[in-house]
Amino acid sequence: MNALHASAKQALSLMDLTSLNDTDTDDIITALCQQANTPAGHPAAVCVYPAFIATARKALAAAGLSAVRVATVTNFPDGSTDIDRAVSETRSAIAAGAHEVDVVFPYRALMAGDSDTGHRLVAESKAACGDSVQLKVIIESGELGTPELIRQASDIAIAAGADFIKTSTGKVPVNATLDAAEIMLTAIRDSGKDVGFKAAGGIRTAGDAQAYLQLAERLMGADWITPAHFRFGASSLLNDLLKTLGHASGETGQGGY
Ligand SMILES: O=C[C@H](O)COP(=O)(O)O
Repeated sequence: MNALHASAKQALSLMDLTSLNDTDTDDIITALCQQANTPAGHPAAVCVYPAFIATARKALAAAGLSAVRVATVTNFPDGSTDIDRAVSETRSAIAAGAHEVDVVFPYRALMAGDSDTGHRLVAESKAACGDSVQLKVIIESGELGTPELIRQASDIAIAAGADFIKTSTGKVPVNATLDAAEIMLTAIRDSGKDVGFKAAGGIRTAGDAQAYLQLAERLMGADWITPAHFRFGASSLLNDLLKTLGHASGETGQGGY
């Protein structure tokens, strides 16, 4: 197995197979869940809008993929400062059956000098999740822009109880970058806490994924890189991974969303 092949296989197992489009329908999400059943194994999770949590749970069960977790998004994609909204969306998502909640950090407030709202929003969202639901905090690194703000948002999210910190919504001009990933992974390492990292937005090829895996291995060690600690959020990575692994491109029918 060459190195790219090994990375592709690993990346598939670490992927949150994502569809977060305004045009999503039950049929589209059912098809997404069917695509999770690949000849090279299955992703860690699917990530869908709250309206499709029940659809995803049902479609995954029907495909024999109950091990694939269902993630959703809250306070998305704007990262408002409305803590009650973030908490109530999180509670509703859990009631609908989400295993994981990706909440957008109020990054604009942090950029304006308000670090307290972000801390409270994460802490209260995590309290709503309890121990059984994982909270991933999207810091929107491409909008934060500077290394200092990316580090500060990471530190706040970790201190407030995030289970993962995640780069991006995928809805802004700059999404995951290796530079942001390095800052965020370093914040996790420095915290000494059991917190994971999710690179999301714009990751489309096995080569892209490999670069993040190499970075994580250098900073955290190879053993750290499991679905409990590392995810790729991606809507159009699966085909290239399967192609790299020797399965015909388009076999999943994925693409176009
Ligand atoms: O959380 C995942 C992102 O929304 C996916 O972004 P992408 O469509 O660029 O892969």
